[in-house]
Amino acid sequence: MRSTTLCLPVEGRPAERILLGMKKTGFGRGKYNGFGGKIEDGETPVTAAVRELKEECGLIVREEDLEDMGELMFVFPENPELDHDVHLYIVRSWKGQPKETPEMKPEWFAVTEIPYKEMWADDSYWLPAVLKGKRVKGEVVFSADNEEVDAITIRTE
Ligand SMILES: Nc1nc2c([nH]c(=O)n2[C@H]2C[C@H](O)[C@@H](COP(=O)(O)OP(=O)(O)OP(=O)(O)O)O2)c(=O)[nH]1
Repeated sequence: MRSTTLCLPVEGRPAERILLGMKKTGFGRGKYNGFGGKIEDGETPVTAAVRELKEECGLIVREEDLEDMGELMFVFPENPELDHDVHLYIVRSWKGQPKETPEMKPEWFAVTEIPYKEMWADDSYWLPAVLKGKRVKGEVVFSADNEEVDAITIRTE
């Protein structure tokens, strides 16, 4: 099973604005999301998160600036080869300006105006808690279309 990262740049504590990217290619194309991807051989979740954030939107962060917000497991019963987990991070400090890359077009949103309808269906269950500073652990089971959520269990810490 593969492991991935997802990094959410935010401004403010509590969070006031979040940087999301419109994914232009690959898994999740056409959805707004945070920035991340597969953890490569030899990487830790943190080193992968730093690399993916830079690759996908140009922001440069130090490992110590990543706030560990927990872990989610995504299960696709109809396509088990898609099963994966994601390590979630918030980052509030970085160098550089967000820029469009071949993978993502970044855009700032007020936390009151997050475009959940254009995001993965599970995000509205856990992202509000993460933005309030809670760590989450859980599992999301997708239905046969690999889009809708069939079952979801989220624990907050
Ligand atoms: N917000 C949110 N993000 C998700 C969900 N499912 C899911 O894979 N992601 C994130 C985790 C990863 O950051 C990304 C998928 O990673 P990936 O490695 O398959 O994507 P990729 O095509 O960009 O591949 P890569 O070359 O960058 O590694 O999408 C979800 O349900 N909600």
